[in-house]
Amino acid sequence: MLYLASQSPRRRQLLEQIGVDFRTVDVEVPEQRALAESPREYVSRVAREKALAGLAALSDAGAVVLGADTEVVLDDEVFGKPADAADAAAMLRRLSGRVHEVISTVWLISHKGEWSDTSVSRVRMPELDAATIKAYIATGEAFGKAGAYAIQGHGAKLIEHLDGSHSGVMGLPIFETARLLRAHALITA
Ligand SMILES: Cc1cn([C@H]2C[C@H](O)[C@@H](COP(=O)(O)OP(=O)(O)OP(=O)(O)O)O2)c(=O)[nH]c1=O
Repeated sequence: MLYLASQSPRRRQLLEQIGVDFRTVDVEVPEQRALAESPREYVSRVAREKALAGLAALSDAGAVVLGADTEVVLDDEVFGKPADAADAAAMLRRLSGRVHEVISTVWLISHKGEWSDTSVSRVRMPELDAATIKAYIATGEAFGKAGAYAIQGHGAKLIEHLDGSHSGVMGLPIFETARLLRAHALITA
């Protein structure tokens, strides 16, 4: 049985989108980048820890657990979920007029082995003035999202160009996830 180790409604929705049969398992993993860790190493470690925590929480010997993590990266700095409105505004001011990366890593872990894949997208935002940032934060959707925006919502208005994976930015890169699931016979096509 496939389990998604996530509380994120987006990840559930993206996995449902490709018709995969799965259950969810709740995990709580601290998200704190270590000093020596590159952004990619950090995202991968957190995604792997989520999958491992999911596997440890299950008593199903045949469980295969999918864990994912998504972070926004600008100038080697990782932007996670904003703590409050001031933090969200500060993130959007930094992202304004710049190109940033969105890194999404997925791990598939069972008692037989572990496999992963990563999607890196480049996202360009136009110059955002204070009124635009204020209005966006008032939509409420900045909270709980890495980098304080949601490509799947009003945040799409803030994206001038995307070079990469829309589903990856949303939290679960469908192409890479499907390829992993297929390689391990969890889906057939
Ligand atoms: C950039 C961006 C991020 N996000 C979301 C995806 C992730 O849910 C979230 C980043 O936080 P994550 O720590 O990757 O995930 P999560 O805490 O929401 O869920 P869980 O750990 O239980 O799996 O930001 C969007 O929904 N849209 C976007 O455009």
